[in-house]
Amino acid sequence: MAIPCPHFNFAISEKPAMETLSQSPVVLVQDELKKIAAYKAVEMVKSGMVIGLGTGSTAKHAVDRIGELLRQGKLEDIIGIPTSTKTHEQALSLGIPLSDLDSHPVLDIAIDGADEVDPELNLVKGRGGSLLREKMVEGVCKKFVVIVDESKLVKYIGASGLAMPVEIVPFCWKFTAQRLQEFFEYAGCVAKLRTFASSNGMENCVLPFVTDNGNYLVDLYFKGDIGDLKAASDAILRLAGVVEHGMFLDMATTVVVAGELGVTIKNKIIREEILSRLYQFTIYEDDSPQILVFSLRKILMS
Ligand SMILES: O=C(CO)[C@H](O)[C@H](O)COP(=O)(O)O
Repeated sequence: MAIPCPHFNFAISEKPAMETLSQSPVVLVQDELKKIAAYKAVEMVKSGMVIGLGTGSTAKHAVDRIGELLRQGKLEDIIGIPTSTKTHEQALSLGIPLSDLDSHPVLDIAIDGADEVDPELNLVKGRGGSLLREKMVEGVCKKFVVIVDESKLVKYIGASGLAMPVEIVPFCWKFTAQRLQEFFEYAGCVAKLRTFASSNGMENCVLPFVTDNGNYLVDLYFKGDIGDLKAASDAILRLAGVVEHGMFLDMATTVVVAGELGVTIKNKIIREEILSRLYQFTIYEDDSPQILVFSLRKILMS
């Protein structure tokens, strides 16, 4: 009798892509790795697709590449949904036809960078300031491809010690920032309003960073592990004054990682997909563990 799969919620299949970069003694700088990851991801874009266009220095390479392929006639009939005003301007300048979620509520694919990627492909995003639109767009795509250089891989969310951004309304921002910091006290959290230095020629001042949506960002810095991510996410979103946070949990379907040793593609296979693939194999109740492991491996590598 064929039996269903054990209780997997997801699995990560990892395969090195064809290219191996390590043969050459040349040390690739971070931006070159970002470009390699971006170009690899754009290979997954096909004519006729509606594409979420990410924001940031890595996503910029992907948008440039899509524009280039469009110009060369290698891609046709695509529609881009930008995740920020900056990407909107870039895509317009490249002649990429654009639309929005009102007209295209479901996307075929989205390609975007990330600030952190954990082993389960959860992400921190938003150090570039566009997390809300990114989450709206990337939450409705059939395939969400994340492109990073290997420096973005972390053991757990927050482990880089760098910012985990939360978009908040400007009204009483100190109050909201304080509540966020208190909530994560157990992880040694420090909450800081994101600011930038401005000068009008006469004097220099420090102003709050304002998102495309007219909101502020509070960056959370953790000293330790915040633990249950889903619980943390729910708690943040329950605070009145919070608009959205930069943890993208269970959203990435593929992560393309470019490193000194080559490109690795990590795929998140959801439970239903594993089950449907398992049914392609006939597994018997008295199969040995070795046979089960062998079958599972084949599924995850396929
Ligand atoms: O989330 C983002 C912007 O809101 C970016 O994707 C993220 O900050 C990564 O940026 P970069 O590719 O420049 O390293």
